[in-house]
Amino acid sequence: MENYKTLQVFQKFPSSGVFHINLNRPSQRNALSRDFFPEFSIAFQSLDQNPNASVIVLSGTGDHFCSGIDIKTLNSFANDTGDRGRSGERLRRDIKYLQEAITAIERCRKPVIAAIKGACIGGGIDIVTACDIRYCSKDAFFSVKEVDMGLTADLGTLQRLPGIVGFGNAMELALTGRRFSGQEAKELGLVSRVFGSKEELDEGVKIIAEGIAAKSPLAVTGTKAVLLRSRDSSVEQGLDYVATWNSSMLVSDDLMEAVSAHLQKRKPTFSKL
Ligand SMILES: CC/C=C\C=C\CC(=O)SCCNC(=O)CCNC(=O)[C@H](O)C(C)(C)COP(=O)(O)OP(=O)(O)OC[C@H]1O[C@@H](n2cnc3c(N)ncnc32)[C@H](O)[C@@H]1OP(=O)(O)O
Repeated sequence: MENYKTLQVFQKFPSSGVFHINLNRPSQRNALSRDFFPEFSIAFQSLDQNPNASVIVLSGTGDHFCSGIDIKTLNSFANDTGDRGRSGERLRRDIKYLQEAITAIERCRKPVIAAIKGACIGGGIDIVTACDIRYCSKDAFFSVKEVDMGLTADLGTLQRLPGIVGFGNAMELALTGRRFSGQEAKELGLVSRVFGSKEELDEGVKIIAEGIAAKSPLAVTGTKAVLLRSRDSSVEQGLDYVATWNSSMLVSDDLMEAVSAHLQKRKPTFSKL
């Protein structure tokens, strides 16, 4: 496993198929430093390629999920080359590089579950909206904070949040920057469930993650890929995509194993992807 400065990547229970990525700067409330972005990309690429990893749980060390971009690094984005056009072009590339790090979550074929406690602010929302499933504990609170920092959010929130909570709700949250609770996040559909405590969140997410990890890796990977593709295309294009996908991957050992297990009234066992 790589040595990271800003992350912890580990398995709590070897052989469960569940890997954990923790944002790991608790003294700074897991603020996203410059080092974070390349490390985050590498962590997801490496688990994508790791056959032992079936599901990834993304969380934060300490009491908070993420306090957003490291405010102390914000002035590093002002890179005056002396020419306004060149400075702008360089900054554009810089922003796209940061965007790619967040999109690494979607590029990873394995499902990613965000387990959110405490603060999930600014860049934290960019991250969780790229995740496949979101759960939080009762103490969690959220804010699309960029507008209060004089920023237009640019790492994915404005693109992904409307599809999750609806256009009007996304507009309201992003224009006001207001803090909202885990309960409201549930009502908006940003999280699927609110757990009563951090301990219950950890236990509940463990059970859900292990449940997904025990399913057919081909079916799980296909479901993520097809849903993401369908989100970004018309129904007709989505149906066409899944027909092509399944024409090459429907008939598999996993299908045969699932059918046999059903007939024999036993749990199926699938090989790794
Ligand atoms: C190109 C641009 C790309 C992306 C842009 C994204 C935009 C954003 O992310 S906007 C959001 C920015 N974040 C914030 O406004 C949140 C600021 N933090 C807080 O509100 C609070 O710290 C808290 C998360 C609610 C937690 O409160 P508490 O538990 O009371 O801790 P504190 O005493 O406030 O902080 C402890 C320690 O952490 C440092 N810190 C907290 N957040 C950040 C941050 N975002 N960046 C840098 N440092 C942060 C804080 O300064 C304290 O440090 P000390 O050295 O101990 O003083």
